[in-house]
Parts: sequence; C-alpha cells; structure tokens
Amino acid sequence: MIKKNSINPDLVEERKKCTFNTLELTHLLDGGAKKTEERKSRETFFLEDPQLQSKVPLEYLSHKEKYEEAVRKACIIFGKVQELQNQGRGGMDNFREILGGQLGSAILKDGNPLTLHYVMFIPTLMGQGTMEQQAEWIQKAWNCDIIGTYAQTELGHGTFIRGLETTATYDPSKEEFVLHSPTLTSYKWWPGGLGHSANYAVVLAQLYTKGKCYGIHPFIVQLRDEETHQPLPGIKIGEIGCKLGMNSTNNGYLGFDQVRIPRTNMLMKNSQVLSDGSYVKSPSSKLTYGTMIFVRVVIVQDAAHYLRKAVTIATRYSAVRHQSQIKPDAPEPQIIDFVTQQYKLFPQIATYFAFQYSATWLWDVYNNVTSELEAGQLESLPELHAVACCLKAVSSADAAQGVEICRLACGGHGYMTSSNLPSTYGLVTAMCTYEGENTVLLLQTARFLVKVWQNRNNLEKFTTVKYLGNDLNRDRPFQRSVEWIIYALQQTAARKIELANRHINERVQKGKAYEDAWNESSIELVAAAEAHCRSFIVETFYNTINELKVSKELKVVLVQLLNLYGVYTALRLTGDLLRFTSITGKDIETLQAWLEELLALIRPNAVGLVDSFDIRDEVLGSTLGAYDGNVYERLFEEASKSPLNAEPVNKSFKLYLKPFLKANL
Ligand SMILES: CCCCCCCCCCCCCCCCCCCCCC(=O)SCCNC(=O)CCNC(=O)[C@H](O)C(C)(C)COP(=O)(O)OP(=O)(O)OC[C@H]1O[C@@H](n2cnc3c(N)ncnc32)[C@H](O)[C@@H]1OP(=O)(O)O
Ligand SMILES: Cc1cc2nc3c(=O)[nH]c(=O)nc-3n(C[C@H](O)[C@H](O)[C@H](O)COP(=O)(O)OP(=O)(O)OC[C@H]3O[C@@H](n4cnc5c(N)ncnc54)[C@H](O)[C@@H]3O)c2cc1C
Repeated sequence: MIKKNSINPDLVEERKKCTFNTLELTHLLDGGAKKTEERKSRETFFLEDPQLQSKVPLEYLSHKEKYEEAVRKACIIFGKVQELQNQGRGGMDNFREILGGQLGSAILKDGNPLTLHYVMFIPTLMGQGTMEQQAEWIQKAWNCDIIGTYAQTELGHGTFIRGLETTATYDPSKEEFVLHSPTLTSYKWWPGGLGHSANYAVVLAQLYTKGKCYGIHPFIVQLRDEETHQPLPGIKIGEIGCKLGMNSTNNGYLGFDQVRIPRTNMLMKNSQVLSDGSYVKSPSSKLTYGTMIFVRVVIVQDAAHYLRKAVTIATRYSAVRHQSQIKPDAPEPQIIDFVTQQYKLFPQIATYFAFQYSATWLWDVYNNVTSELEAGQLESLPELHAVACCLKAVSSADAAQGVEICRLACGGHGYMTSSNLPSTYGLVTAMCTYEGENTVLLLQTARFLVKVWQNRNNLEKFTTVKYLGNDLNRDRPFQRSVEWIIYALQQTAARKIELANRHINERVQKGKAYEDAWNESSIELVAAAEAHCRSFIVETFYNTINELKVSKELKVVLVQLLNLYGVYTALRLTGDLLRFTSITGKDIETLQAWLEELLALIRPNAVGLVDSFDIRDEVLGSTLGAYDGNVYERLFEEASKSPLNAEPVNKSFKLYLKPFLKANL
C-alpha cells in the first residue's frame, strides 16, 4: 500500500528550504565521514539480516513470546557483534549502538535481556576484579561462555545500598563465602536478564568475616547449571513480571539459601579477604560503586539518542499533517506552522544537541578519571560522581518529558504504539529510576556542592564549579545573549546553593541534627543541584559550538539552536531569574520575543535538522516519522496487522454479543 519512492510533497518542499548541508551535520554528529560510513554499514549489517525481522508486531505477542523472541534476536545480534570483532571491525561504537537507543532499540523495541551482561557484568569484572580474576572471568564472559548480570537492588532496598540485606559470610575452614538471603526483603529484585537468561551474576552482599560486617562487596555467583540452565541448589530465581515498558529485559528476582562460593569469587581489586579471613581495606569504599558511575555516564548519551528519535518522528509528522486554519478561508496549514507546535518541537531538537555535547564531555572526563584511579589517584572522583549524578538525572528527566511532548505533538496518532512514541517513553522514563533514582542523585550532587561552597576559597582543583568563586553580589546588566544567560544561570545556582547551605546552618543553630536539617532543606538542595546542572549544560553547549570548525551556513544554525536552548532554559526559570538577578519584567519580554524569533528562524531548517540525524526508518520504527512521510498509508498498513482484522467476525460475537443483544430485546 505504501507508495515506494514517493515522498510526501510537503516534505519535498521542506527539504528544499534547508539552508545548510545536512550531510555536513550528519558527519559532525557521527564524528566524521568515516564514522558515518561505519555506522551505515553496521546498520545494513544488522537491519538487513532476515533473521532479525519479526513476523508479527511485538505488541501482539504474549509476555512469554516477547521474551522468547527477544532472546532469539539478542543471541543473533551478539553473534553478529562477535563477527564484527573478528573481522577487525570491533570497538565501543558497536556496543553503544547495539545496546542503546539507536540500532539496539530498532531490533529489540522493548529491551534486551542480555544488556546487563555487557553494560554491567563485564564492566564490573573489569573494574573490580584483580588481574587474575580478570584473566579467569573476562574471556569467558566476552566469549559468552557465561552470561552474567548485576544483582544489587533488593525488594526492600534500591537506593540505600548500605542497607542491602543479602549476606556473604566467610568460612575460613573451607575458604568459601556463604551467600544467604535472611528475609523476604533481601531478595534481589530487578536485575536485567536475571529471570531466565543469565547463568551468573555479580551479587552485591554485606561481607562478614571474623564475625564483623565490612559493608557491601561484589561476588561472582553461579546461578544456573552451565549445561542444563537449571537453577543450582539453594538458588531461588524467577522473573518479576510485567512493567510499564522494557518488557523483554527479563528483570528477575533471586534468593540464596546458604549458597557456597569459593573465596576467590569475591572481586578483590579494591578490598580483599585473605584465606585466614583477615580483611584488607580498599583505598576508598566508594570504588565498589564504580560500575554505577560508568552506567550513569553512558545513560546521558542514551537519553540524547532517544530524544532525537522522538523529535525526528514528531517533526516530520508535523510537516505532513494539516489541520485547522490560521486565517479564515485559507487552506489548512501544516501543523508545524502553529507557533505552539514549534515551541513543542524545536526546543527538543536543541536539547538533543545540548545533551549530546554534555555526554561527550562527560565520557572524556570519565575516561581520564578512570585512568587516574588506575594509577591510585582518587582526587577527581568526587567531582566526577557529582557531575555524572546530576547529568544523568537532568538528561533522563528532560528526555522523558521531551518524548512525551513529542507524543502529544502528534495528537491521536501519537498514542498509537505504531508511532513508536509510547514505547520510547517507556524506555526513557525507566532511566529516571534505574541507576540511581533522580532525586537521590541530585541530592548527591547537592552534597558535593555544599561541601565545595563551604570551602570555596579552594576551587583550583575543580572544573565544573569554578563559578562558585565569583562574587555573589556582582551584577551583570541584562543582555540578550547566551553569555548573559550563562551568567544568570550560574548566579541562580550559586545563590541557591548559598541559600540551602544557609538554611541548613540556621536549622542546626536552632538545635536540629545536621542530617535532619539536611532533610528539611532538601527541596532547596535538589533545586540547587538542578540549577547547577542546567548552567553546566548550557555552558558546555556554548563552549563546544564556539570551538567547532564548520561551514558558515551550519554554524549559523547551530548558534540558533544554542540560543534557543539558552533562552528556553532561561524562560523556564523566569521566577529564579527575577529572584536572583537584576532582570526585569521588560527584559523577560525581550527574552520571550527572542524565543519567538528563534522559532521562526529554525522553522525552515526543522526537517533538515532531523534529517541530519540520519536515523533509518527501521530505527525510528514509526508510522509517523518515516523519511518519505507516507503517514496515513503506514497507519493503515499497521492496522491491518492487528490479529483482530484477520477475520471479519470475531468469535466473541457469537459467545457474548449476540446473546447480550438478544437479552436486551
Ligand atoms: C563489554 C564492553 C563494554 C560495553 C559497554 C557499552 C556501553 C554503551 C552502552 C550504551 C547504552 C546504555 C544502555 C543503558 C542501559 C542500562 C540498563 C541499566 C539497568 C539499570 C541497572 C541498575 O539500576 S543497577 C542498580 C543501581 N543502583 C543505584 O544506582 C543505587 C543508588 N544509590 C547509590 O548509589 C548510593 O546508595 C548513594 C545514594 C550514592 C548513597 O551511598 P552511600 O550511602 O554509601 O553514600 P553517602 O550518601 O553516605 O555518601 C558518602 C560519600 O560517598 C560519596 N559517593 C557516593 N557514591 C559515590 C560514587 N558512586 N562514587 C564516588 N563517591 C561516591 C558521596 O559523595 C559521599 O562523599 P562525601 O562523604 O565526601 O560527601
Ligand atoms: C527498568 C529497571 C531496571 C533495573 N535494573 C536493575 C539492575 O539491572 N540491577 C539492579 O541491581 N537494579 C536494577 N534496578 C533497580 C534500580 O536501580 C532501583 O529501582 C533504583 O535505584 C531506585 O531504588 P528504589 O526502587 O529502591 O526506589 P526508592 O529508593 O524506594 O525510591 C522511592 C522514592 O523514595 C525517594 N527516596 C529514597 N531515598 C531517598 C533519599 N535518601 N532522599 C530523598 N528521597 C529518597 C525517591 O526519591 C523516590 O521518590 C532497575 C530498575 C528499573 C526500574
């Protein structure tokens, strides 16, 4: 039914309007023409493999069938990743794409049961294992002789990991640890792939040796027989059931009944238990939390990718869809011509760029700090932790909100699963909770900020908080510029940190314990961390654009996006700006007018911008967002796949409707 090679005429016109070379932007975002070529060849390699096609849309499968189909595909894709490695076409990009919101979410629309093996199990072996342990386990894991997961969260505790209840008690007579789940709430609950996919796990448990508890430590535990996959004795394991989204990820539960593992299965790079049971302390107890930092770092990139997918769908759809009238008797406009629609879409495009640049910055810093940690230098860890926490929180929250805005921007059709916006939302909103619930993470950033604030004469060693050394009373008169917005956001963040700190101190002076004073001030603390993060994101966007060497035409558009992101952020914080800077109501009108000008400037390039993301139709997986814009044909074609349409009369008519109709006669 879909007219092959016919492009919707509105999209043809939109593409003619574009003022810059979309290919130049594609290359820039991929990291160069060669990287674009590699990506495209990777996409062809995976997406054109007939084994990876699904006969029936995922939504029509049962829970069990969804899982089975996901395992089938996961095995094929990781087999193909290994093939790429063997051909010398390996590397991080393969994993990024296949596990994240691009290629991966095209093949496995509702999550991958083997993700945790790559994203947390192997990284934990690498980050927490000794050289000998790495030699023993990594190859096995890498070759998929074993499949692992990361089992930390329990029924009773996810956030407060010091409160985990699973115990690992050392028995020197046998040189073994005994793993045990003493309560119902100590059952592991949530780990991806744990239900029926993994046969091993890194288990986080309270370490007891010589009668003393030393806090949580990581242990490699075999869960299932390597041959039969039957759960091993003492292992109680299963899947936790249906969720808002991610229904193919096989999240599981796990309980231990006095399960024994060798002493050498404790990951001992940082702390150790010697054979006689003596405990050797880690240089920092927080090194056990290293894998979580890694995942928070990669989530920022992933949030950006999901957002750009959603905004590609909504922008193309908005160019194709006609509705209502702006002037009487005029033809129905493309809905993208409604300024309120532009206000929904274009800030999301700009937000994608903002997150992309922060994600790149964070990834580089993460790698540098990891090398320093390897060399025993721990100095930069607190700042990395603080910035990773707030970027993970803000990017996931804004991406989830942005995807929902895109869904609403598509009206009724956005509510169809075939738009792919509902399931994209399901995947992104999960990010707000996993790997550290967002409020909790913002409070971690706030903890760092308050400490820095209290010692702000000593800021040389930091990168992200230098602005806290500025005079709080400095005033920079309003200007319509991103430089002013950065100043205003930093001023806001600094004043919020100062206020939260002051209110904690006042509460302490009134006799409260510091921790209670902290809790009572925590609304302000979260707001301070968020403001700090937003100023960082705008500044990083600004610094990146200033350094880019691109054509004049492209630069103009990127600067418009930077300005839009800046002014959009500022206007969302109008109350704060009025409170903490000398901005006036008149200046806010100026910002509002600037926002509206920017929307108009970006309008002709909107479709060109999302085209530059160069997301294949299979990756968008959407009736509304395909390159050719044949929206209505696709909606019909997808409706025809509903199993209910396979027969003209459903049996429920005879069974229920007919007797019911008769009964009502
Ligand atoms: C193979 C090749 C590679 C391939 C790679 C491919 C990559 C490409 C992939 C691309 C696609 C991506 C796909 C993603 C899919 C992901 C699916 C993921 C599924 C989700 C998994 C999960 O969901 S898994 C569970 C996560 N579960 C949490 O996330 C718990 C949060 N809860 C806490 O994290 C702690 O509970 C909490 C609150 C800090 C308090 O911890 P606590 O009570 O011990 O600490 P306190 O608050 O007392 O703080 C005491 C002091 O520790 C400091 N500190 C705290 N943490 C620190 C830290 N991490 N590092 C340093 N320092 C730290 C703090 O700043 C204080 O410092 P100070 O004293 O100096 O102020
Ligand atoms: C899709 C998904 C996949 C997951 N995968 C894994 C996995 O593979 N492995 C794994 O180990 N775990 C996994 N998890 C678990 C996840 O890491 C936890 O759910 C998460 O860390 C939040 O913990 P919680 O559920 O205990 O929430 P809670 O901490 O109970 O949060 C509930 C509320 O309490 C608030 N709260 C809690 N503590 C504080 C505090 N100190 N200050 C202020 N407010 C607070 C929170 O802000 C939140 O509003 C997964 C979760 C999901 C949703």
